[in-house]
Amino acid sequence: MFLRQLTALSSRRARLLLFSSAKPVLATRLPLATSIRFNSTTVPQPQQPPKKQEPEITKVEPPKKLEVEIKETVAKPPPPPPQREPEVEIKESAPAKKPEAETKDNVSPPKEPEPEITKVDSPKKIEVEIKETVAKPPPQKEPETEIKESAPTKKPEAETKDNVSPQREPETEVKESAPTKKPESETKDTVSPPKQPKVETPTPTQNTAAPTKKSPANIEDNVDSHLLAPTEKVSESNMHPKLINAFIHRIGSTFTPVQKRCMNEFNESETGIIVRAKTGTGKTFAFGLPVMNDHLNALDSNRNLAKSSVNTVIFCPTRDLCTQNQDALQNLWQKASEEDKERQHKRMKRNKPRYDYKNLSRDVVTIMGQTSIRRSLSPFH
Ligand SMILES: Nc1ncnc2c1ncn2[C@@H]1O[C@H](COP(=O)(O)OP(=O)(O)OP(=O)(O)O)[C@@H](O)[C@H]1O
Repeated sequence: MFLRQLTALSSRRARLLLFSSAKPVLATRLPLATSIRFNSTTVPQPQQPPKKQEPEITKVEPPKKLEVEIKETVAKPPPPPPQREPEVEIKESAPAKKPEAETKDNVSPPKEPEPEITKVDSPKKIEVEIKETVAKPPPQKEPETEIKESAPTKKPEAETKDNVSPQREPETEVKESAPTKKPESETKDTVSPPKQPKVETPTPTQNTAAPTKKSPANIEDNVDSHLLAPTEKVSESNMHPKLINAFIHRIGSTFTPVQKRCMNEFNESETGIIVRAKTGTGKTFAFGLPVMNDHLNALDSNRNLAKSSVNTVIFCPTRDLCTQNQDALQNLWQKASEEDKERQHKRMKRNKPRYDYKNLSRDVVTIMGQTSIRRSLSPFH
């Protein structure tokens, strides 16, 4: 009996080994060994071992179930495709019904026509607008030219200058009559722009001494006459007395409009000013006078401080303009600081120089872009 059971078990074991894989085999061997021991002790119960063997079979079954489950899980993905198919159908049907943006892959056919329509509409509108804008300017320019041409005929206040010769003839007449009336005549020879309401040109008509390169005659050739009219006497200004005397002696007795206006704006402004004026209108002294005035006042209050610090830095775009400004400012400043130089001479004779005469004579220093800065700033060292 025992041998028969063993053979039966061994045959089942062999079946189990045959049907089971490597890992489940190890798990099945142990229960078989235990069952054999029990059988050896309790021989009269031959039916129990088959019951114990049943769980072994059940153990083998679970892997099958797992396999089935796995198959089911693998088989589940196919159902989604059927779900997608109806989506596709809905998508296909959706465009036919309405363009509600529910689909993504197949929406292209309905969406494509929409942007095309918008794109087509926009360029058409732009083209129309461009055509309209292009068509507008010509009528605007024409009336302007007409106004310019008609302006001299209407009024003798010849504002334009570069226009046709018939227009210049009345202008010349106005210019000749203007001096008899007042400096209201605005145009003279070469002013091209029609509008120049701002006071920006100088009045070197009464220049007593203009040591710089430009002469009053040259200024009058390039500047409107009313802008050249004297606006304020230098002697009546609030500038430093030394500067007033120097300006009257070296430059003139009246300010140009630019100079007068810049003097006021320069003193009142805390952020700075930007001035635009034609050539020869006196811009150099327009900013030079306020600077020198402040420097002279600083010298009166604290000479050592004014001497040891750089008061103003002037940037010029060209070398020629730099030399012109330096010559003009130096010429005026030498005269304005002349009295101080005499005092210095006296102090130097007494061997008590407080500040150098040479330095003061070169307070207006020119620094070119290609020259040594240390050499140019030597007077300040
Ligand atoms: N108030 C004034 N009275 C008489 N002459 C003046 C006066 N101001 C300047 N000038 C003279 O007018 C000439 C031109 O002046 P300035 O060089 O300052 O003009 P500008 O506007 O700076 O010219 P640019 O734009 O060429 O530099 C100079 O010879 C100068 O001496």
